[in-house]
Amino acid sequence: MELIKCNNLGYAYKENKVLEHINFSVEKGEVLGVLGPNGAGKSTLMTICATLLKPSEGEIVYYGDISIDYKKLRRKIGFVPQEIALYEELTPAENLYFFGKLYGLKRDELKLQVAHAAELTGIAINERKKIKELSGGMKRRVNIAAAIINSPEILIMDEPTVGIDIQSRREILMAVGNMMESGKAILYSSHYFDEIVKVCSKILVLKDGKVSAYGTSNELIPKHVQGDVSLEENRLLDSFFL
Ligand SMILES: Nc1ncnc2c1ncn2[C@@H]1O[C@H](COP(=O)(O)OP(=O)(O)OP(=O)(O)O)[C@@H](O)[C@H]1O
Repeated sequence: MELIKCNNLGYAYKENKVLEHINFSVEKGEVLGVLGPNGAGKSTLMTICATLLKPSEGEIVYYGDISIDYKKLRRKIGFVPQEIALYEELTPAENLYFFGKLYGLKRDELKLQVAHAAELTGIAINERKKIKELSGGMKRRVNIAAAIINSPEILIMDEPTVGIDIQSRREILMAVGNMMESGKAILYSSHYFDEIVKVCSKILVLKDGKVSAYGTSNELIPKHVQGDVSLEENRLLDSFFL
């Protein structure tokens, strides 16, 4: 089932058109990688998909239902923004409990969900440091854990690995793989080609706000580089796509 279907979507900041004629769909258990250089329109598209901006043209249909109740829909969507959206003075666990409570989780379920989100993202739940004392990579992992605290069916991740250490990057990519297997529909934006190759089942390449390629990973990525993209190949493929 298509959890998100984007039909001929366009967006303009005042007179400045930054997205045009965008079409794609994401089903349960699929990860759509949105690939593009800086300024291509990835964040704008992710924010629209998370229902935080309204398209200027076209539409997004969720769950095949054009008259879906947005209040209910928003509870099914987890959004990982590019900026860290956490309380700096609290520990990771305190942040997760806080966001879980916001979603109305209580007692055993809250405890279970916090433990699950922490495990999936590789966070030590007994970490005593405050968010402001953690590395950039750990902050990003907690940012993701907070977005999945309510077990959303649709997860939208806007460049979740920008500027972080290799270990955190690996943990995040593993978490995305596990969440895909558990049946979530995931939108994952990045400007790293190798990440998209590793975790995405479908790819949408954006260039200057337009789709320059869209298809399954098998269709778009040469067989010999699937699952093993060295830095050199990465550079070559970047130039090929972008
Ligand atoms: N709030 C805003 N107001 C006006 N223009 C904006 C705003 N946000 C983004 N833009 C413009 O929209 C275009 C697309 O930006 P967007 O942030 O969506 O791209 P991106 O692919 O996510 O880039 P990056 O990888 O740098 O985050 C850019 O030209 C940007 O300058």
